[in-house]
Amino acid sequence: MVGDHRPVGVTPRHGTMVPFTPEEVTMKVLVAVGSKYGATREVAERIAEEIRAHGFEVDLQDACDVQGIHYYEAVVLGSAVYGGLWRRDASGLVREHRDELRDKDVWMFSVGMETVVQPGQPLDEADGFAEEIQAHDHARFPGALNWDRLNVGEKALIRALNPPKGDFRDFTAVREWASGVATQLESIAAA
Ligand SMILES: Cc1cc2nc3c(=O)[nH]c(=O)nc-3n(C[C@H](O)[C@H](O)[C@H](O)COP(=O)(O)O)c2cc1C
Repeated sequence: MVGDHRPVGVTPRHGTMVPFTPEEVTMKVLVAVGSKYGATREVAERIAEEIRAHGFEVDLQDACDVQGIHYYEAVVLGSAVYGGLWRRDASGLVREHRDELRDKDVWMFSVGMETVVQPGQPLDEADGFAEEIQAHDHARFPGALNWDRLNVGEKALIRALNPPKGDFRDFTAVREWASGVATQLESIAAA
């Protein structure tokens, strides 16, 4: 058909063969993450893997290592939550690149444990970020609490709450969310 260059190839998605265009496979996605003890970084790894499996070029970086975001068409930005705040490297990335982020397709995720939220603690600052940069979505995932690795100050802060310790991450939910992000990216790439 004249003027219709699809399909130029096929790529497996969701177990089926689906046509793709060159634009789809070259769209560059940054997954940037703020994590102190590694639980959130592993969540980010699963997100990056899932989006990559949909044919996108994905870079995964700690937020503190991100030099710039101009190279990327889309950004997935996440952080562990401590005292209602994102890790400083992740929130710093938002503050430093606020205007640029607003012009890109952005998804956000927070990893935390409701059981360690202090009574009366203000709402997560990341909700404000999501609004400011007009993120498509801000997902929340349960994290992990490895008591032995916490420092004295952290233990003192949350000891009275007597939170359940352990790994509460739901990687199935994480992958489902990331797959949804990838599906939206496919629509954007095809538009
Ligand atoms: C001192 C301390 C404060 C925390 N504050 C919050 C909080 O305000 N909200 C929340 O949802 N989770 C909170 N958490 C839970 C962490 O976000 C959770 O353990 C997360 O998985 C840590 O991720 P990381 O291993 O990537 O650093 C807190 C944990 C600690 C140790």
